Amino acid sequence: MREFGSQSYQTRAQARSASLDPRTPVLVGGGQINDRDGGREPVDLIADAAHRAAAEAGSARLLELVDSVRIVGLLSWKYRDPGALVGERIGAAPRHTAYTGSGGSTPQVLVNMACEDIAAGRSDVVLIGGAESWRTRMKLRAQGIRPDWTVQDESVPKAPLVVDEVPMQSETEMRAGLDRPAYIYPLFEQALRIASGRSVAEHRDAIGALWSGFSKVAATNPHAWTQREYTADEIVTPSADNRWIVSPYTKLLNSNNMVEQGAALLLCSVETATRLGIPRENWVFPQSGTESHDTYDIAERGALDRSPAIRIAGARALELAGIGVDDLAYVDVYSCFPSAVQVAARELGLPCGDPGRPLTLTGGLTFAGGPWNNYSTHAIATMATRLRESPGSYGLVTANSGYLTKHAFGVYRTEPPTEGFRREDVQAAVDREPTVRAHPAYAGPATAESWAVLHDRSGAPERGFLAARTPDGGRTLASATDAEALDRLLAADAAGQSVVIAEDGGFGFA
Ligand SMILES: CC(=O)SCCNC(=O)CCNC(=O)[C@H](O)C(C)(C)COP(=O)(O)OP(=O)(O)OC[C@H]1O[C@@H](n2cnc3c(N)ncnc32)[C@H](O)[C@@H]1OP(=O)(O)O
Repeated sequence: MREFGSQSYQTRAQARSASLDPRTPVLVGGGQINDRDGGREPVDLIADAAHRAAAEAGSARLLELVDSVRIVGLLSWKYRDPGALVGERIGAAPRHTAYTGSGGSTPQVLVNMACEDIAAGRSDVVLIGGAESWRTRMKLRAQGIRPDWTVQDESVPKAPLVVDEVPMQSETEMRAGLDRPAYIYPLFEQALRIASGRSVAEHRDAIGALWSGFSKVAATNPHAWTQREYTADEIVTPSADNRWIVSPYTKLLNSNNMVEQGAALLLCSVETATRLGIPRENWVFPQSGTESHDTYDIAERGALDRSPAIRIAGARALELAGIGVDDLAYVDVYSCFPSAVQVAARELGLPCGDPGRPLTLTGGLTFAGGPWNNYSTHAIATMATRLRESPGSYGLVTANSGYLTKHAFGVYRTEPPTEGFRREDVQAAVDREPTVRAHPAYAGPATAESWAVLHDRSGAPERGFLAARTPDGGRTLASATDAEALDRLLAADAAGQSVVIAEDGGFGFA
């Protein structure tokens, strides 16, 4: 029986921290902002979140000592060096600033990098932050107004990009018009349904229940954009407020990017945390971090409902932390769409629907909010707060970029890792996993594998997307707008049916 939180546990923990390597990285504070009034630019939201992170750490001086500011790729506004602007706003003089390309896994990658840099003495106090003011930006854009936000002129050098942009436009995907997550994750969902053997109705009920559980968590998360519990029926039933986007997904099964949110994390060395008098109970130690990616072109994936990268990198993160999946008290699985959660949960060996261990700590990107690349900064901040309340427990954060493409994992705990923070890129192992041949220009007979239907704003079906297997065992992607193809995709279970793919990427049923 573990003694998490008990007196003897605390005493032993204190004794152990006396012999800690002073360069051990520790996450001392996280801060989150919901800017419901809107109108504020991203760097201001990040600076506010940084102040909250310092308050959570219990040290006002920490911000002055930030020597590296690393910003998650922003979509609402382009800055040349947002880290420099945040540095000014928090009264720091960072020696180093950095920026990332687009991708939802970047916050966890930035934590992994920061831990290595702190351990090696390259940095001492690192601020990681991100924010989106998307709602304001879109409202103003609709009125033809450009916001009066900070513009750094060309005399400001661009911050170095420390995490590359995830590729999201393969030739195969582009021919079918599959150019965004809202079009592609529904294809993964259909593949999950087919693999599970469920009927359309049974599967709809299952994803409704999963997402209703997420909304229940958001209802109690003070940082969630939508703090309301929805029933499974409300989520899966199309209505005026919950229109079809790409079936099988309604709006409430999509990530919600119409938010104004910022989040920041403060990491430093144990030496600095001790010198600043940051209370020991506020220290959360990243234990391990791993990264890897599945094929960039979804047409090359071995199966559309699987992710070898999640399986291998997730297992390795736990192994490096010296634990198994059953040792996790808390998990936050990246949740842009229900298919992302189901695939990751299966690969990690986490049951969906375990009331004792929900797969989200925040409520996920639909309900807590989906500020483009920055969701996981919120998740990590929430994880740290939760672990402080439950000393000794282990937590896992999973983060995802693109179309279940790039993945990053982090294990956290209030106790220091016995062998120090450990990071690993497991790409070589993932690259040995089976893939299939993508056919970007295939024309001829094929077999329907998975499909999804884009609806227009009135609720009418507009375009059907199809993943199809070619006779050589490869895969191609296609789309069609004619009524016959749309009716077939909506009315019947098209799995395994014969189709004919046209050179221009159209298709029809044979
Ligand atoms: C690795 C990854 O992270 S991949 C995920 C990346 N993120 C995405 O792809 C975002 C996907 N989501 C979207 O693009 C959008 O949410 C859409 C297209 C599904 C819907 O957006 P819109 O067309 O603007 O929605 P619509 O016009 O029907 O409704 C607008 C209202 O719904 C709200 N809303 C928009 N999207 C959502 C959503 N997904 N969930 C809940 N509410 C939403 C808006 O705030 C707005 O509310 P208001 O009237 O109170 O201001």
